[in-house]
Amino acid sequence: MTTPIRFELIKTCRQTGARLGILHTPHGSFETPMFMPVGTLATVKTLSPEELKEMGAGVILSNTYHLWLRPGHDIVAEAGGLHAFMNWDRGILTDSGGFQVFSLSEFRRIEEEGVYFRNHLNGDKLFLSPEKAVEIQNALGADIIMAFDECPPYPATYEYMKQSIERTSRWAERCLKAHRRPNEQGLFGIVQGGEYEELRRQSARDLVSLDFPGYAVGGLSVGEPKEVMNRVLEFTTPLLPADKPRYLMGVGSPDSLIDGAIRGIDMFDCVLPTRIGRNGTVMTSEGRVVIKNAQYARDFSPLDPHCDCYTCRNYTRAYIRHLIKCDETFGIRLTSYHNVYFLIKLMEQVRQAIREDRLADFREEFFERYGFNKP
Ligand SMILES: Nc1ccc2nc(N)nc(O)c2c1
Repeated sequence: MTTPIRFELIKTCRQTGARLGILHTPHGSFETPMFMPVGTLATVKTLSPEELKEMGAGVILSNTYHLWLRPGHDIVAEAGGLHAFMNWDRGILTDSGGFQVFSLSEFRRIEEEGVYFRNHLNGDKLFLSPEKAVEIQNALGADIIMAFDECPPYPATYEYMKQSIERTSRWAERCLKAHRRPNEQGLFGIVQGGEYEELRRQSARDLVSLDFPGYAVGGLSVGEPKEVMNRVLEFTTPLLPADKPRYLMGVGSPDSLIDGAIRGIDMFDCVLPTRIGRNGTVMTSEGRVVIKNAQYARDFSPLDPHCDCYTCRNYTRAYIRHLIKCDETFGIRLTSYHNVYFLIKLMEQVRQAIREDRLADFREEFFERYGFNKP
């Protein structure tokens, strides 16, 4: 089988062990560590493909559950798949829907065969199984698709977590069997196990034995403290093959991206930049700015004095504050553009620091300036 996804390890940072790599996909090759903007409903909210390209976005996300409901994976397939449908010719990754079922639908029943739940839009009864999740993703046509897993709530008891990861491993095997397009779409396994090292080891052992082309660390960024996430990564990423991509799902904020890269993660995704952008919060090199605050009413400087993005080169805090206060759509386009650009550029700086074997120094500098070290 010619795997459509290949990870090329370029070098490892001598200061931290972080990896500089290239992710080869059927829609291009992209440097890692990388941040992947989230476009749940086949659009990275308010941004055009051209804007995402000019920022340097390589792989973007879409979502099985949401596209299954609207417009329907059959319509996307008829359009020629997600790349044609949304006019994006670089990489696409679809999440499997497992997480959305657990985060969007309070009525759900998990059985061996799959999950019974309700459509979060109209209350209809729905059923999603490993086979169905893979069938939808085969129809959507993303370059990377995800196994159907259970993302247990945080915290969860050891007993609950043990039976959950064992079922997730059985589901992963069913996904491999159901995958109809293994030569065009790389199916990644998702390691679960919460904060329990023993269970993370068992989950990783099960999935690595199934030889996926890539692996995700799931079950994090679900409300646990950052030190718990970092500890789990410390004992989980070394269990994953060094020659395969490692993807930390749902992460995240600037500090978590840097700390995840230091612990061997290659791929990240998070709705944060566009989600907080929509309520007028922006990430800048000096920390977060809530643009609605009155202090910015007469501030004619850019959102971030150290940023060279379209927003920061052309508009002021006073103007953007005005647009956001007046609910002008252009306002959230400008904040979303800047926030996505900020995280993509942050990963460029992380890759450069790895090249120079100084990612720990970069972390220190960035945390100091952003204000993460403030007591
Ligand atoms: N924090 C997250 C975000 C997305 C996820 N998606 C899946 N399929 N599984 C998880 O554990 C996730 C965790």
